[in-house]
Amino acid sequence: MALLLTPALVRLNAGPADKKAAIADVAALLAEAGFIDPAYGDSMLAREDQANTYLSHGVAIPHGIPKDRHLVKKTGIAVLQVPAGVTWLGEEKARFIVGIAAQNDEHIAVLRRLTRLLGDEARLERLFVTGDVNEIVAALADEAPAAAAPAGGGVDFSVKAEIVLDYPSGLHARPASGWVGTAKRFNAQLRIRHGNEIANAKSMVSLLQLGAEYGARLTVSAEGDDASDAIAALCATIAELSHAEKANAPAGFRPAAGAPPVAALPANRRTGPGPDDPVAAGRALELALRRVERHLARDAASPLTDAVTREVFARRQVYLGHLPLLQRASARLLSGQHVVDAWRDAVGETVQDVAANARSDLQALGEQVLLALKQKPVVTVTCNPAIDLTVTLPALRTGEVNLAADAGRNAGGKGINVAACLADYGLAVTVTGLLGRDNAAVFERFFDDRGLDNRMVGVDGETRINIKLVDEQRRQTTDLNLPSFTVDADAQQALERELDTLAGNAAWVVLSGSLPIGVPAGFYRFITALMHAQGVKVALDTSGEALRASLSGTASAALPDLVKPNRRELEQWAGRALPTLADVVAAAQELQQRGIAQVVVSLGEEGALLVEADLARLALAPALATGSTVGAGDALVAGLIAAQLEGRCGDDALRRAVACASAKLAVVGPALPAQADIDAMAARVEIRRIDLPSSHVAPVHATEE
Ligand SMILES: Nc1ncnc2c1ncn2[C@@H]1O[C@H](COP(=O)(O)OP(=O)(O)O)[C@@H](O)[C@H]1O
Ligand SMILES: O=P(O)(O)OC[C@H]1O[C@](O)(COP(=O)(O)O)[C@@H](O)[C@@H]1O
Repeated sequence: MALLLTPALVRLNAGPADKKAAIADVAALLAEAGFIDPAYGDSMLAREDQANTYLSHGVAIPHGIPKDRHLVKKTGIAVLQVPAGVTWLGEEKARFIVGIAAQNDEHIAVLRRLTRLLGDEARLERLFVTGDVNEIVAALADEAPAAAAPAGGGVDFSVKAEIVLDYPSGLHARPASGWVGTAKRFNAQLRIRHGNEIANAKSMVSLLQLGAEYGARLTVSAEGDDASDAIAALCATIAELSHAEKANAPAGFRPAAGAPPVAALPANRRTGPGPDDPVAAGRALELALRRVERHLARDAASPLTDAVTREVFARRQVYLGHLPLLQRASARLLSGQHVVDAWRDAVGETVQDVAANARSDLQALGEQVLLALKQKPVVTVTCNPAIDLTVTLPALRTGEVNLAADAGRNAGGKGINVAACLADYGLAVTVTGLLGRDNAAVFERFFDDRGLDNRMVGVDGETRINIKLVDEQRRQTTDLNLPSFTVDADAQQALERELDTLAGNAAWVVLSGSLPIGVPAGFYRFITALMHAQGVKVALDTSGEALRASLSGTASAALPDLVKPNRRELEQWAGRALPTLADVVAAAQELQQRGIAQVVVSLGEEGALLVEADLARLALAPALATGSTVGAGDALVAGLIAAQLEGRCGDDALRRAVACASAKLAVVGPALPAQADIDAMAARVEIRRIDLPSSHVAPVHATEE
């Protein structure tokens, strides 16, 4: 990468009258050097009005709004050194103002450098007053970027077979549904690759997206315990269906002599990223269908859902596999139509074909999928995922042989649990973070099943296994969390780039869990600043050193908007025991006053505390006898984000979040129960208000606002 900062872009000893003048000065430096159109200066001012760009320790990073990136002519930064400081936010003064003009993701390196400098106060202090421009240039000189690591895994799985498609009409809905039927009988993940395009063999939409015509060369590959059987069965189905396809071929069809023709893409088919990239659009549709399918199935299965509603849900579900509908949607995607329009039009056309009394079901389903397609996703970040191995014991006895009553494993890790709960709640979710390549299949299958958009970055080695020992007698869970994989700088930087891209269209970013070996404790702090630079809100749920490093400083763009420690984590942060509720409130208030809008402390069976600027609220959940509470904290975080996105606030938001966490205890693994169960739990959650700073507790009504 070319050096972003040159001596000409540094102005020493500046004394702007106020923050606006400082931003104008730094924008002028960038404009004079030909990095930006002067209009980008207005964008920088507008950005500052939306959210402050003060990082901490006297450093601010004004930059423009992403939609104005076209006003950036080339990437660069400029520095205004203001030894006396200029008031930036409340009492905070900025002494080192770094204006950023970035066309792509080059600003990440600058931000990384800056967040490191923030940990080196002595050096920063020198930069605030130095008379040597080169000292500043050297301090911000960027590191060489790493080559982009591919997200997810490789292209084909290890067990594979090659086929040439000999269906006269290509891979259309009828045979594709046969392929899906066979593929779904196996646990293994099955991929079909056509050139550079990859389809999930268990998904009809995905298969139709391949646009595989007569003569297409396809690679079928599988991964999992039954991979070889799955490949054999799928190839047999493909061959069997060939007879029927040939028998039904249009009159006059004659396969070309010699090599069969290779499938051609429709002329208007584009393959770059963007909403009308048909492959990405097909994937988005498939994920939306998955989430709606699971949502309807869970709601239909809940004993709390009344019989009439259950019947309605069952009728709607039928249309999720309605071939003409899926075929129409796929054809429209292949012709380059935007996914939302393609789905809406496909539903509109299909409605004409179905019986009059079934139309409202199809339309309602169509609307539900449309809503799922239009949502901005919540992005969850799991740097240290885990396969949770839950072992249930009648009573745990250390130093003795214990016979397990039951055992089960599932894809886990804090952010992944949050993602699964959010998807169950009906929200669009993208999962990112780091995943060991050697045992990624269990996670990839899980993401597919739950309709989660998988943008995990692969790292060498295996994702850890965490053992959860559930003692039935004491109703206690003992966690044995194993060491993580080791992360190198390339993987970390690939994740940073992935997040920077995802931030452009994220509803919230949720940073969850511990950090693996190799990732520095300040990583979340850096990512938070990176997300805030794009105006996205950040929730944080971590522990120990990562929590401490994330919460240092005050009124900073590097502080999260919401933080969710449990009592033990809050004690670690505060450096003291917090035995009483008043102690917990005081520590949470300290955090809130640093500039975190919402501090939520989870208190296990005692419920949860929410501290905001003027008020604290305590939610008391009904005490529930439960074996394992693994994932309850993650369900609480999911509930907090879901409540925000539904526009709930105050008592109502906290009640909803705690209802999600408590209702979660009834289901095993990363999942939420049906809406009806969460609603029923919400009605049982009691909220008490606690005036701040004194601790006056006043009960309020227990129904939803
Ligand atoms: N035994 C329980 N009964 C009812 N609700 C519970 C119980 N345990 C946990 N919860 C709910 O789950 C939330 C998170 O649980 P907690 O154990 O505090 O989080 P973490 O898993 O992060 O340690 C609590 O705030 C509470 O709402
Ligand atoms: O990221 P950490 O702190 O190492 O914890 C990982 C563990 O936390 C869990 O996400 C459960 O978290 P909670 O019980 O706090 O909700 C497990 O799935 C996982 O094994």
